[in-house]
Amino acid sequence: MAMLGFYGGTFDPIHQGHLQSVLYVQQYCQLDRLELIPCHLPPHRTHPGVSSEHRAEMVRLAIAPYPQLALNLLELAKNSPSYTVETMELLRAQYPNDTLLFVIGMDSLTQFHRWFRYRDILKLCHLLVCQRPGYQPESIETKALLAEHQLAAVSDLHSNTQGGILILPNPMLDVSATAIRKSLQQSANIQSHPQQSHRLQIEAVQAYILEHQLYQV
Ligand SMILES: Nc1ncnc2c1ncn2[C@@H]1O[C@H](COP(=O)(O)OP(=O)(O)OP(=O)(O)O)[C@@H](O)[C@H]1O
Ligand SMILES: O=C(O)c1ccc[n+]([C@@H]2O[C@H](COP(=O)([O-])O)[C@@H](O)[C@H]2O)c1
Repeated sequence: MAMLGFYGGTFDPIHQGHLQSVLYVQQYCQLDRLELIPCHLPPHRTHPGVSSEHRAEMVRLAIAPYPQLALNLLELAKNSPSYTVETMELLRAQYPNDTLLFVIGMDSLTQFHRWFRYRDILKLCHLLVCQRPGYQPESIETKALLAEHQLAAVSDLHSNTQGGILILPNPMLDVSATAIRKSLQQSANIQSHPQQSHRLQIEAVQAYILEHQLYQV
């Protein structure tokens, strides 16, 4: 029985917070494979200014050096909102007997009770949660969710193929795509040298952004 991880995101653009999270998760949980799934039409936020194809290509470039990571384009093939429950239903049909894990950051966990059919997601996969500076599982809703589903250790992931929530002791990186977009816009405005943009960008992604003049306005 394989342990298969999936990391969904808008990735507008992908940054070191994402990359270091997936590298950590893959190793810490000994996943057989970890696939990044760029969302096409985010269900919960305004549509990104940069196309899904560009965002997916940046993910491809960021993970190229790491054979343990792969790009999954399944959400790009659908012209409806990228609801995680529908993505996991497709993946569960593809992998009926394996342990499936959906990786999110702590900010996503604090909103999880608002996701479309969130209870069904936990019938399809485990949630792996990476800690993120500034976010704690404090609300009544998140605490209730954890009381029902939280696992104590990685070894608990093996007792069931879905239904658990594991919070990981990952090293935290204080970076967001919002901060990177702002920093790129500022560099463009003052026409400063590209090296001055955010230090937690990924080099190959930074080059792609410059080549295609993304996030300039
Ligand atoms: N620095 C980080 N540490 C841990 N998890 C993160 C970090 N940044 C993003 N994530 C997680 O990665 C997933 C995809 O996030 P997303 O693509 O929205 O990045 P973001 O930096 O939060 O973007 P934005 O600033 O545009 O909202 C989410 O589950 C989010 O919680
Ligand atoms: O299905 C939902 O209702 C839902 C609501 C919010 C976020 N998600 C998913 O969570 C992942 C991270 O989202 P984001 O906005 O932080 O990039 C991404 O795969 C989204 O599709 C899913």
